[in-house]
Amino acid sequence: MVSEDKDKQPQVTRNRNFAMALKNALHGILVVVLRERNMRIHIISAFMILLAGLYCGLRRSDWLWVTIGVFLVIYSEFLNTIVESIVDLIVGRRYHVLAGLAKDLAAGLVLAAVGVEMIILLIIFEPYVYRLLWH
Ligand SMILES: Nc1ncnc2c1ncn2[C@@H]1O[C@H](COP(=O)(O)OP(=O)(O)OP(=O)(O)O)[C@@H](O)[C@H]1O
Repeated sequence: MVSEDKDKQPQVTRNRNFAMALKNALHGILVVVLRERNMRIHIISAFMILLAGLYCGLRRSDWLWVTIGVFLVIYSEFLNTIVESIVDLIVGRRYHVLAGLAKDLAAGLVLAAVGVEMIILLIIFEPYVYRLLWH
């Protein structure tokens, strides 16, 4: 009985094995997708980019750049969510100018990543779109 109750306690110790680490990592991905509307937008965009790439018949080297661009945005959204969670943990609902700055910086990182992704997509897709329109 005692050990059963102990098992139900929230985990605050290190992962004991790879399966636990994997389960917690997948939980992190699930939470960011469910909690962050922007992450869902990035994932839908990534899916549309995938379809556009298949339609255009991108070369292998093009796919590498597209993958880097898409991942950059998703990576930065993860960082943004991590910063928000830590800031909220520390300050809660209280106002603090540094809490606001940290969140603004994290949001700025996502915006910058989206900008880089747009540049990569323009460079990669431009010749394919040009060919589709004029040939
Ligand atoms: N505790 C706080 N103290 C000061 N300013 C805050 C605080 N919490 C949030 N803010 C300000 O409000 C903005 C929005 O806060 P919120 O927590 O919704 O950020 P957000 O979750 O980054 O938005 P999004 O989910 O769209 O990325 C922040 O960018 C920051 O300027």
